[in-house]
Amino acid sequence: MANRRVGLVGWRGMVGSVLMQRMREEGDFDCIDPVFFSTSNAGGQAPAWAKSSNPLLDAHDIDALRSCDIIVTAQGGDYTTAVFDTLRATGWTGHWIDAASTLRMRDDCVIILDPINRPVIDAAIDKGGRNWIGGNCTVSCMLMGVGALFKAGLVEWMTSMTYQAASGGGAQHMRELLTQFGTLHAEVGALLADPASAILDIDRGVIGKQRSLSADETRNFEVPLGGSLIPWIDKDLGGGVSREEWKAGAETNKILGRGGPSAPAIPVDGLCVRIGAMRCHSQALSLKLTRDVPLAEIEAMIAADNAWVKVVPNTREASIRDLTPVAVTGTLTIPVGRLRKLAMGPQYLGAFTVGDQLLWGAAEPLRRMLRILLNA
Ligand SMILES: NC(=O)C1=CN([C@@H]2O[C@H](COP(=O)(O)OP(=O)(O)OC[C@H]3O[C@@H](n4cnc5c(N)ncnc54)[C@H](OP(=O)(O)O)[C@@H]3O)[C@@H](O)[C@H]2O)C=CC1
Ligand SMILES: N[C@@H](CC(=O)OP(=O)(O)O)C(=O)O
Repeated sequence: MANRRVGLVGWRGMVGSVLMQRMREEGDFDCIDPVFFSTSNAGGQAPAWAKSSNPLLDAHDIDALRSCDIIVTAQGGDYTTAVFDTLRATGWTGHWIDAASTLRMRDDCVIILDPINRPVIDAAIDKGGRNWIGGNCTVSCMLMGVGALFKAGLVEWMTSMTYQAASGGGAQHMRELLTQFGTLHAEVGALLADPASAILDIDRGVIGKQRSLSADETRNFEVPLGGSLIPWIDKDLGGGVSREEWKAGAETNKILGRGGPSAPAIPVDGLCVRIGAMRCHSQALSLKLTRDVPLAEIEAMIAADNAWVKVVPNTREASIRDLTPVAVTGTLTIPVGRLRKLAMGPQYLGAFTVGDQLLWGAAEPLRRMLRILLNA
């Protein structure tokens, strides 16, 4: 059978670049006829590494999009909003694979995370499903870590307190964070270099600078993040809930195929916080289990769930070495550690997990879905 024509939109963005890198590593381009699109440079050159010598096509050209069997987009929600319904309205029946949140909760869309919800995906394929949307990064990374407990029906409810990296906001946010760190260091560099200087003088210098950062230096995050944190991510949904927090419950249950009468939704909620990490989201989880299960059994279940999760022994040494953004960045490993029963009782479990939000949090579920469709 001839390779399928796969349109790639958003391939040069941050998520798209990680996606291209993973597709190249896994030989995905050997199985497709790639067609590269652009929203800004139609007629330009496809990436140098691509076997395609065709010029970039206009990502808003509906006829050009219609010529694809499958479209994979990491271009963002505005692009999806601008194009998706129009494209479908023309009768296009190809597969749409998308990193943006825009379509996630629509009934005709599946949130894809195949190591966790392959049965949901397969059932949708059997029913003629065509819309495959990557989940929110914290939700996907969390489920890759503790999905086993949900699958086993062991979760009565869960709280997720997040420590989310700058990359969640985009490339400019990562730059801004680093620029702020540099500015703060420069402010007190001379004092730092002098071992005899007083730490409270350094502290005073830092807070003074943080509070007087220019609008330019806080353009993306709006407030200082370097040396601080921001306890709100995404829009205000009212009632004191951020959209990022709402996604935790809504998307987790949709991924698991729950929320209907036969499988009621499991309450999942918590507070989402931006911290000064680069591209790994971390989460402190508290779970109420449906029954008391020995810790060793819990650890074994988590470890056996998928090829990427790794249980980190709940020791100081292992935790500070293996359970951090620095340890995880650029890898597909999802460490889960700090596993212990909480003081509230034997049904209460604490855990901490970290995931690269550009890999399992964004790009990897998309390329795996593409492979599933190519093999179907
Ligand atoms: N950032 C994240 O953590 C996550 C993002 N997502 C989704 O993915 C979408 C894309 O996010 P992200 O990759 O961060 O967005 P980027 O801003 O990095 O890229 C989006 C698009 O911007 C255009 N662009 C303009 N200038 C540049 C430049 N200098 N370098 C590269 N691209 C440029 C490109 O389009 P063109 O080539 O057409 O000009 C590119 O495809 C998000 O909107 C979101 O919906 C999902 C999960 C996590
Ligand atoms: N909102 C996430 C990143 C993201 O793009 O999420 P979503 O795909 O759900 O919009 C963050 O800021 O960390």
